[in-house]
Amino acid sequence: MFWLEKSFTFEAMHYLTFHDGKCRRPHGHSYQVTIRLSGTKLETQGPKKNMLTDFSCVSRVCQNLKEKYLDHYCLNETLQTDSPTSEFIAKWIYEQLKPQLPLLTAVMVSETQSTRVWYQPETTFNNHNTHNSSQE
Ligand SMILES: Nc1nc2c(c(=O)[nH]1)N=C([C@H](O)[C@H](O)COP(=O)(O)OP(=O)(O)OP(=O)(O)O)CN2
Ligand SMILES: [Zn+2]
Repeated sequence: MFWLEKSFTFEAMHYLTFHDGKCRRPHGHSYQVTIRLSGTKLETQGPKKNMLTDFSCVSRVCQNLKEKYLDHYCLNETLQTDSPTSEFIAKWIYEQLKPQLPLLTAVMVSETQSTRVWYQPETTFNNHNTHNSSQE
């Protein structure tokens, strides 16, 4: 099994409307995101030979999402929720990226140096890519 991970960062503001502490006030984070693709089969020929997926393709897809909804936005507005927690953001990113990255299995979101949330849907627990040709 191969796990391919790609990370990116973005700056954004948010507020947790119903939080019982300071997080209900508008504030910002330098978010760190890591996405994970999983599979057993590598490409056997062409420009992606011996790759699960080209990092450049993953990067392009993440960059589009970042520019359109995440970087320097108010996440309550762009993600259309009153509580954009790390959990919510991780699941949202997963659902946005999955159609373009079929091997995507998990997304991690970190708001601060000491906090991280991973989202992985149960449906991917036994995910094995079968579309690439041979080589495990
Ligand atoms: N399960 C979650 N809990 C909290 C989330 C979240 O997304 N998921 N988010 C927040 C706030 O957004 C807050 O900005 C981050 O909280 P916290 O770690 O408490 O921030 P601090 O850097 O101030 O950490 P301290 O350890 O208190 O210094 C809250 N909870
Ligand atoms: Zn916060």
